[in-house]
Amino acid sequence: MNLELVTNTEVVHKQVYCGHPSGNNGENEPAEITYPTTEVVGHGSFGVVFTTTIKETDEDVAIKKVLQDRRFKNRELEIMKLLKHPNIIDLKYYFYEKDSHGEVYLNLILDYMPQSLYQRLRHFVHIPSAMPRLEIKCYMYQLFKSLNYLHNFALVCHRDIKPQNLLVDPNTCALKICDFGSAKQLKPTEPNVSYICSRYYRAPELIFGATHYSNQIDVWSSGCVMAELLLGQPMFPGESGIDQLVEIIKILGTPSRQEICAMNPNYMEHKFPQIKPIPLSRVFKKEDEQTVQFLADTLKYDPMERFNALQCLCSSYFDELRHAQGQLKQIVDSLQLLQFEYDTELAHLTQDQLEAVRLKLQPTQIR
Ligand SMILES: Nc1ncnc2c1ncn2[C@@H]1O[C@H](COP(=O)(O)OP(=O)(O)OP(=O)(O)O)[C@@H](O)[C@H]1O
Repeated sequence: MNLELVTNTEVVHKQVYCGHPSGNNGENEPAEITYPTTEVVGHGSFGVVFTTTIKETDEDVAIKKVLQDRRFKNRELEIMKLLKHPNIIDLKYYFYEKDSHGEVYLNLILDYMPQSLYQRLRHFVHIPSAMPRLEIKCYMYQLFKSLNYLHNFALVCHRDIKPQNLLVDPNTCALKICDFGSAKQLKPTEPNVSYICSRYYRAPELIFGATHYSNQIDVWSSGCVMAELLLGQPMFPGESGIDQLVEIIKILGTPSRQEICAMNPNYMEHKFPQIKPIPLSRVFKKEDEQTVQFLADTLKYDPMERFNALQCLCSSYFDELRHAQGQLKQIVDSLQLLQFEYDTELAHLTQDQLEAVRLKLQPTQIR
């Protein structure tokens, strides 16, 4: 994404729809808003994003404008209408507009966040210094909180988790996932494309060509993001689709026959040079045992062995947040990290699981 400054300060009035249906009829109510067409714009592969302030509410927003194919519903819009979580960019409004050639554009009006995690990491690499370990922990916790909601309540797989799609506010340590342009509700019986997700973050089952993969691909990508924040550079910087697998094998070793089968039971070619794994404690020499163990739990070949989002939240890697004191406690409280909404975050658990999870996730709130 290239950033450039727009100098035009015209004010526009728009008839829009609210981002979420109100009432029982499932309809998105119309509304009227006014905003100046100013500020910074960015170019993504699917359209442009610019930021402005809605006059009526004084809210800072980002407007993502994408070309709308009239033949199809826009999946990003349909998914964003469903999502409401503190760690997911909220769809406030949307509207359509036509250009002079008759092309239709969809505009998504979203919560504004000051920067991406990619930009935040570049800031530290440039200084040069390491990103503070507690800041990384706060971001990773919020990432897994949003994935737990996405995977277990909305039943949506993001399919493009990467630092560019994680927006942060370094002043508060808040993180929100954005860009649902690749997201999909995966159905166990239906195949999905395996050429999805940005290369460095692509789960090995996708590289093995699986079409019946699960939400666990987002956990792999998240493990890669965390590794990158710790290392200051991508952990598996593959130069091509197949080289991506080579980069993974160089560290995790050659997957066993059983692991290949768990990634893609239809994969026929089982001849790989036998490479021994490098212990992650050697790759992450300066990190403590809990951090290294957490990375090992998220970067597993077998998607079923890999921790799911809720198991990640329960990891002892995050205990420091649960037992925080002083300034860290203020951050934990203001971001409401230990608050879980039963209906949208825990309702998929059995009673026994719920008790165990609550004991782990909310140790200070249960007497
Ligand atoms: N809500 C937001 N607040 C601030 N910046 C945003 C917001 N949404 C998007 N951006 C910026 O615009 C960039 C592109 O947004 P997004 O990823 O949704 O578009 P895209 O066209 O799918 O881009 P890409 O080709 O990079 O995938 C983000 O990486 C971020 O820098």
